[in-house]
Amino acid sequence: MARSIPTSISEKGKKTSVQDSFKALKTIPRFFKEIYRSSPTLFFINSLSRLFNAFTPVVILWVGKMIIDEIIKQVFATDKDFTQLWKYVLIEFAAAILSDLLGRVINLTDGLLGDLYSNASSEKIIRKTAELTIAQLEEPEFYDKLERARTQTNSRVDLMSNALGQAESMISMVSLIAGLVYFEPILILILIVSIIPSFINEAKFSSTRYSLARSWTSERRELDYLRFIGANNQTAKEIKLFGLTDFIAERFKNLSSDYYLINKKLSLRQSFYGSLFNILGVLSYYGAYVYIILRVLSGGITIGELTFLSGSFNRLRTNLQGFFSRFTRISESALYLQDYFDFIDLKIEKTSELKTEMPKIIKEGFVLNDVHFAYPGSENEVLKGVSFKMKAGEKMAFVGQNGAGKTTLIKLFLRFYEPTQGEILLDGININKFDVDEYRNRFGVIFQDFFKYEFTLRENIAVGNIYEVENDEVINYAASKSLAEQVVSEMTDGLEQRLGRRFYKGTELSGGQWQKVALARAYMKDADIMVLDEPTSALDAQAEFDVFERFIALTKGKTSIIISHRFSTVRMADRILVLQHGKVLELGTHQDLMADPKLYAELFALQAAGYQ
Ligand SMILES: Nc1ncnc2c1ncn2[C@@H]1O[C@H](COP(=O)(O)OP(=O)(O)OP(=O)(O)O)[C@@H](O)[C@H]1O
Repeated sequence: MARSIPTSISEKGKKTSVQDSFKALKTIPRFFKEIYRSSPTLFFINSLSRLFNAFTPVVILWVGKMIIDEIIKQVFATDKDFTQLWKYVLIEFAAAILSDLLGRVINLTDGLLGDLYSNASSEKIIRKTAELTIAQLEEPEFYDKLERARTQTNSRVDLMSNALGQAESMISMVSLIAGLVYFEPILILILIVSIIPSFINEAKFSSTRYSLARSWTSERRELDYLRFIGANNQTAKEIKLFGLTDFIAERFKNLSSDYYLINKKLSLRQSFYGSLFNILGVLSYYGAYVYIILRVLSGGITIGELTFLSGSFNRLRTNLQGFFSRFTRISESALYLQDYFDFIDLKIEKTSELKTEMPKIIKEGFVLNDVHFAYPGSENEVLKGVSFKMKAGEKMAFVGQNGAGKTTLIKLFLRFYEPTQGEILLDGININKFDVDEYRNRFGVIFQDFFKYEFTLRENIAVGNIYEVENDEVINYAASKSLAEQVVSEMTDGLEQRLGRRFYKGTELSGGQWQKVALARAYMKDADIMVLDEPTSALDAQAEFDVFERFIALTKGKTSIIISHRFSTVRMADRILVLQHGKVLELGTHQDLMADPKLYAELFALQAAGYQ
């Protein structure tokens, strides 16, 4: 199906105005504060160097004027003395060397500060993302915000050197202006008149460019995604096998060329108007130049002053142009900065202000009262009035066909989402009353879509309780319970083996090996409640049997939930909950359910028949 793609900014939401760009500038002080915090020493060295460097142009021009006037004086003098002349040459030489040195210090400290700041802001984004709820992260609007905050790191580094450069340029211009005002104040007027239209033009285009980039955030996200699936080793197998390259490349080409065309149109217009206004600037320079020449010819100023004035005027013009274009770049980047701060300042949903203490030992267990749930942004109720009790120490299995709502129920237990209606109680207290970290800390969990971290084997197990990453005893214990110890023994580097093929010396594991490693995470702490969501789907029959034998022995007296489509596993549970279309269809022991010819008995018989 053809995809409708927005071809203009106005077609896609709000357009950013020049005023918005100016408003965004108020984020700059906070930005400077953050840069300063990255390294006060570097910031201080950078600022001081820029301050000194700001005066070097006027000093060099002034000394140049003195040299020319001195040469002319000496040419016509009868009694020649060049001491003063050589002194001026020496001063100009020293100023040129100093300017070069300061320039290098500025570049160096800009780079270092930029790196530090960008690292610190990336870390902040990682930490902030962790604070957001799963529901927030799944909303496309949040995802776009995160994308803008994440991808504009370079723009923030540019903004830093531009903003610092702007301060330097301002000081430099004040010193040059002082010289012009002293000799010919009218030149300032010519200068300002010639530069203002160019500035307005730049400001207008920069806000339009930002609007464009912003309104295309989701498409750029899709482009990134296509780039990722089209060129990485995880998808390579399917892409080759199904011959998807053309499909993905075409999709990328269509989307990217739309963005390119609309960007190109804007760049051409910007370039056309920019050149037009620039001609105005050149005209003004030559107008001023002619004026200065006339002043010299009429004897109003010396030749040295001519070089000083024309030099100052030219420099000021370039400085002013730089100042204005930097200003528009700054206000454009400030809009992105605003996105970054907006993301960092996102309000975290607080479920309950007053936290109830978690019971030290779970006495009664969980009670679900008429729990309904629809995913945020979806009308479709995934759970439709689920009620049941799970006693402390009970082992329950959740069974049901694909999409019945088993994993969703687990997500509610773990408080990734809140029920849209109804409640989940633990020992009589609504689970949303507990501190969420303290509450989740009592669970040992493995999800069916567990993540394969391309870290070491040790770290992959320790993510279940990262504080114990160096504790060999705990890690080996967890590995032995999940059969991951077999995987460890097969690796040349043992626990220190890097997993995945992304990094040097990494090894890829088989699906079952990965599952054993992920399962070990659930054993990394002495959790009160174990949740295993299809923990053995990739294991061979013997491994599955061993894993469950160990699990049953280990979780004696512990509350646990297992989701599995394998009935040989499920039947080991104390009670089985059968979900169908988000409702409890059956609940009871294996024997109870087998005695009642409903879904469970039917599915069990179907699977058993398959083994005969
Ligand atoms: N993050 C989500 N946002 C919106 N809908 C979702 C989300 N996750 C799951 N769903 C929907 O919720 C329904 C129940 O999904 P759930 O993962 O709970 O099923 P399940 O019983 O665990 O299935 P399976 O046996 O296939 O793992 C499905 O219709 C699915 O499309």
